[in-house]
Amino acid sequence: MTDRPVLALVAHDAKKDAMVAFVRRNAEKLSVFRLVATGTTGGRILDACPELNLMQLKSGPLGGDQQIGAMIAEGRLDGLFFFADPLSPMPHDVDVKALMRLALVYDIPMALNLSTAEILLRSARLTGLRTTSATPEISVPR
Ligand SMILES: O=C(CO)COP(=O)(O)O
Repeated sequence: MTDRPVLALVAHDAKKDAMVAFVRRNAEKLSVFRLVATGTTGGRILDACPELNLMQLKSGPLGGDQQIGAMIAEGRLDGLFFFADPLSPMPHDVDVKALMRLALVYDIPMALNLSTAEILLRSARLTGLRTTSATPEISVPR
């Protein structure tokens, strides 16, 4: 086990080249994280930067987004960089929304595009992206 912060990297197909270029440019900064990625995104990243500590999950449409969502719910994720494609219909759109929703519920730092990811990565909180506790306060209606 390692206590490095855990960062998830996800990119839809139209954004994968941008994700790979981002990771190449920032490989040194990203090396402080334990990285997880959805299947195809992770494969592309590892082809470009095999030295990175990256665990490949399932492909997004086959449950990868939900795996990352589960990590958030269990307090095992510190940040999410998700280069989302707003112009293409996705068969697993509900999974994408569910992942983004959990990141909001648990206040996980989440970059949905390249510009925000660049800013987050340069922020002072490189080694502890999450600022709030993993368990949100939820009021359950009675
Ligand atoms: O579809 C995705 C996220 O919703 C990404 O999955 P892949 O990285 O397997 O293409």
